[in-house]
Order: sequence, then C-alpha cells, then structure tokens
Amino acid sequence: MKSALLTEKNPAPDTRHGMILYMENVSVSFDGFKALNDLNLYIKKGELRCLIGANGAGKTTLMDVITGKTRPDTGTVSYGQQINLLQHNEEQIARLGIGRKFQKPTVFEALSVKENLYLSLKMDKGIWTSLWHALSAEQRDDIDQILHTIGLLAMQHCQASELSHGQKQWLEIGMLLAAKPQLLLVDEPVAGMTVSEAERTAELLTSLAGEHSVVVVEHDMGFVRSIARTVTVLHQGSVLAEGTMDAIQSHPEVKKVYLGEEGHD
Ligand SMILES: Nc1ncnc2c1ncn2[C@@H]1O[C@H](COP(=O)(O)OP(=O)(O)OP(=O)(O)O)[C@@H](O)[C@H]1O
Repeated sequence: MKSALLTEKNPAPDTRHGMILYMENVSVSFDGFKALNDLNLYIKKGELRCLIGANGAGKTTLMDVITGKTRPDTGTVSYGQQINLLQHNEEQIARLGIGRKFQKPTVFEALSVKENLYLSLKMDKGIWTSLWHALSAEQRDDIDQILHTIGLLAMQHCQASELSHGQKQWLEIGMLLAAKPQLLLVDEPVAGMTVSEAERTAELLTSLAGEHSVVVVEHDMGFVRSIARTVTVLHQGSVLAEGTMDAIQSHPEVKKVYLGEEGHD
C-alpha cells in the first residue's frame, strides 16, 4: 500500500540495489573528541540489524546523524541511492520515512490507545481531528492493522496511562508505524521490561522486518541474540565487527573491548 506521505515532496528511497541506508566515512567531533570516526555502515532493505557497543561507543550519535539531529563533519549519508539525508532537517527526514523511537516512551497518557494512533496518522496535516469518522476507510484499516500488530487490539479504548511499561513501548512503536516509515530506529526497546514483555517485543520487531528495515540499539545481549541476524559492533566511533551473533561473540577484539565489559554497563 502506497503511503500518503510519499508524495513528490517526499519521494520513496531508491532501494533497487537492496540497500536502504548508506553511511560512508562519517565523522562527528565534539570539542575535538571523535564520537564517530570514519564510520561506514550499510543497512539492507527489510533487514533487522542490531547495533551494540559499550557506553560512549557512538550509537546515539549515529542515530542522531541518520535523523538529522547532528550534522557530521565529514562523510555521506544516503537514504536509498538517491536521497542525501545531509540536505534535510529532522522533520523532513521523518517525513521521508525514517522513524525513531527513543528509549523512554512518550505516549499521550490522557488519550486512549486508539487516539494516540490517530494523532500519529494526522501529524502530517498539522491539526489533529480525533474524530474516527473523519478518517478514510484506508486510515481506519491501517489503525486496526497496527493495533493487531502491536497486540493492543483488545485495549484500544483504554487510556494510555493504564498501560504497562511494555505496552506503552508497543503503542509508541505503533505510533511510528502509523506514519508508515521505511526505516525504523529503535533505542533500547526492552530496557525496564519484564521477561514476557521482552519476548513479545522480540516477536514484534521480528515481524516488522521485511516490510520495514529496523535498526535496534540494545545492551541486553540475550535480547540481541533472540532477534538479530546481523549484529554491528561499534567501538570508539567506528565499526569494529559485523556478523552473526556467534561470529561476534567469538571475535577476539570484540571480546576484549566490549563483551568483557558488559557487566560494567
Ligand atoms: N553533544 C555532545 N557534546 C559533547 N560530547 C558528546 C556529545 N554527544 C556525545 N558526546 C560524546 O560522544 C561519545 C559518544 O556518545 P554516544 O552517546 O553516541 O555513545 P553511545 O554509544 O550512545 O553511549 P551510551 O550507550 O552510553 O548511550 C561519548 O564520549 C559522549 O560523551
């Protein structure tokens, strides 16, 4: 289904070569300190990628560069083959189909689950009309589908404040989905979740891959193992290693600089 947001002003990324994101030779300095150091990262269309790295490795800065919050000093960042993200601001990048979920859920507590989703649908129009009948049949179907995907169909009329921490995280993922992103950036999705919520989140993120490309930053190695096909390890602002979880866990440099330090996180 074609997104209403993908207009001439918001073109779809050209992913004919199978890649949704290209970051090449990207460096970011803060007062002379290189938070990203000649970083190269490629994300395939439809993949679920996990990004790990010790505190200060550059994970947040990397997400900030993709979403336009931080401008790199050098390098290129391309969404599909043709969209130069460095020429767009944060709002434009969101409209181009890159959604970001921060660690802390920011749902509207006083609104119902479903109303939170309407709000996300309507964001591109500037003014929020919460009336269900004002939505097109396609938009209503989209919301029902999202409620199903995030497992909150039965709770659609509950006030968001009544949701558990995990349910709020799923609602916020649903709010991102309402804007029909192609690339989803998800920061520490299972922090603070119960074991069963984390399992459900693993299923949810896995189910989103394919139709969406998903990049997950996560410290919980058990969770990473449960979802990741490819893991990228950042260290001192560069990619130290990339591969399957097994390959990463037996990589001597990774063991030395990251996995050995995990308990100190
Ligand atoms: N705005 C800033 N000003 C100065 N230094 C910064 C700024 N943002 C990040 N840094 C520094 O850049 C480095 C990389 O930070 P970043 O937040 O990207 O790491 P991270 O991998 O996300 O770490 P964490 O897991 O702790 O969130 C850190 O040393 C941090 O102190």
